[in-house]
Amino acid sequence: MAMRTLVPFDATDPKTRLSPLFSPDERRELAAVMLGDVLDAVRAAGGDPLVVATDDVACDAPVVVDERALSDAVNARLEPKTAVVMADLALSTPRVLDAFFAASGDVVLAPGLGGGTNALVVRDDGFAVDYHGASYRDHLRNAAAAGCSVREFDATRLALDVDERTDLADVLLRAEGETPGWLRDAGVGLATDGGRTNVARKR
Ligand SMILES: Nc1nc2c(ncn2[C@@H]2O[C@H](COP(=O)(O)OP(=O)(O)OP(=O)(O)O)[C@@H](O)[C@H]2O)c(=O)[nH]1
Ligand SMILES: C[C@H](OP(=O)(O)O)C(=O)O
Repeated sequence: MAMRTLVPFDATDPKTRLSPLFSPDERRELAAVMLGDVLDAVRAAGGDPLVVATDDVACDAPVVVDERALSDAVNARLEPKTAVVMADLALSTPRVLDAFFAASGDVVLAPGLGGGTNALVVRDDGFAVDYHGASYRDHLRNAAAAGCSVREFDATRLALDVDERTDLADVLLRAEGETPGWLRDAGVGLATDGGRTNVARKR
């Protein structure tokens, strides 16, 4: 049985935290390339993706445009059993998503490194999402309040979402030596600034 999977996508002005590195058009292109990779991984893991986007986007999956805020757009479609996988999980693989979809629990939560909720599975109609801020903590609270059993699914390959410049360094460091094409083409490479591994862009 395929796992119905919502993939929220900001097609309008995505990845604003990467503005120091990329122009608005480049951020849209970067977001779209990562979306494509996530959709491939979701399908290979047995997911049936539906992109829930702020505006039309060309991608290899059905798209529904919903201009509401993220949480409202997701809650409007969260009937059990449904997964939600964010479009910027650049390290996600079919293997980790297969294990994630198979994890049991009324609510399965994959934490993001910065306190967000990078992916979830809902099997109980009493649960609602509440994204942004420290949403992972909010989702644990929402699940408890709804009397849902919770499985915390902590996996590096789901915990990294590309928000900040340093997240790109983590992608490069874990890309098994092969720089992802979208980063190579943009001239982005590893750099060290004061001991913290970061990225720089060869203009
Ligand atoms: N449908 C929809 N998706 C959204 C919205 N805001 C963010 N997303 C998506 O939800 C996921 C996580 O959001 P963020 O990490 O905040 O992504 P972002 O908005 O592109 O990044 P920033 O502009 O840096 O906050 C990403 O895949 C976004 O594309 C929204 O308002 N509506
Ligand atoms: C959508 C949001 O993503 P973040 O802004 O934390 O990357 C969240 O996970 O609650």
